[in-house]
Amino acid sequence: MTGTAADSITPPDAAATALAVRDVQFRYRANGPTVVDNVSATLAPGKVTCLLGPNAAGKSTLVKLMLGQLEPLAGAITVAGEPVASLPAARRARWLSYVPQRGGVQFAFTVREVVAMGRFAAGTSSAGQAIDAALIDCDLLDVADRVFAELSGGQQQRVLIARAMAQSTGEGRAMLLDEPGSHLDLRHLHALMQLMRRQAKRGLAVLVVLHDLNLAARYADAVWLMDHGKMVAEGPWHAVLRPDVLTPVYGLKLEALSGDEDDDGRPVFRVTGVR
Ligand SMILES: Nc1ncnc2c1ncn2[C@@H]1O[C@H](COP(=O)(O)OP(=O)(O)OP(=O)(O)O)[C@@H](O)[C@H]1O
Repeated sequence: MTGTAADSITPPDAAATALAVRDVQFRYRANGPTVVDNVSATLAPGKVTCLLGPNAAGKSTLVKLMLGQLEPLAGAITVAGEPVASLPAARRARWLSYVPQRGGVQFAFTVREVVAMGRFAAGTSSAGQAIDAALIDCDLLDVADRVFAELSGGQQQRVLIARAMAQSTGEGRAMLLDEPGSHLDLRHLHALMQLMRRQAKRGLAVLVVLHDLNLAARYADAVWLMDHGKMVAEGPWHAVLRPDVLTPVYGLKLEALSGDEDDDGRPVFRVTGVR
């Protein structure tokens, strides 16, 4: 993730690209627990939104609902005003790109071939450019011809990010990343968040599921906070990333150390106790 690739993304019309979740409910089984409980939230174009919450809060499930991979029991999800469920598959793939929490490629594809899969729905002549740009952005040029399955966990994660980058080139509306940093070293983790900020500047709505409060505090424009299937808080980072909002959700005593003025005064959280 070097940030040197040419900017090949056409900014979509910001006003038309928000992804909206309205009163969504979901259970995996008819008599099972409600995993997403009456959630409403809006994903703004041009912004990096971080989705936070404890384990089993429902974050990955909400992301899969937003992608149309799961069907809500009630409520609606729209992308650019259109219900995600009724989008033709190819358009859905051009509009929404996804980095899964887990999930590799089982076959002996090279890195370049895996990234090229992101262009399948676009099928344009600019495919090569988008693939090269994604490989450069994700610092993968030196392993582009290696077999995906033989890479380290962090390298594989960067390949999946590059595939989503290639996929979002052109008509991309939103990128949804589910814990994309779990295998990344510190430099690549920060490079990824900076890359997502650039994606947002190009007009995409970016949603990143994270566990690291300090990473969210540094890079988020907006934050969604989930707990037990509910959206506990949603808003600009400074309205959500506060000890009084976070402590009841995480059961942690937190102190917000004031950050640098150069960095917008963004806080750094210190854990002072476990409740
Ligand atoms: N395929 C499934 N079938 C049944 N229950 C599931 C399935 N996937 C997730 N769940 C349940 O749904 C709840 C929410 O899971 P989800 O993966 O959405 O949480 P999460 O907030 O992403 O958690 P984590 O931070 O641990 O990744 C959990 O109780 C989980 O056990």
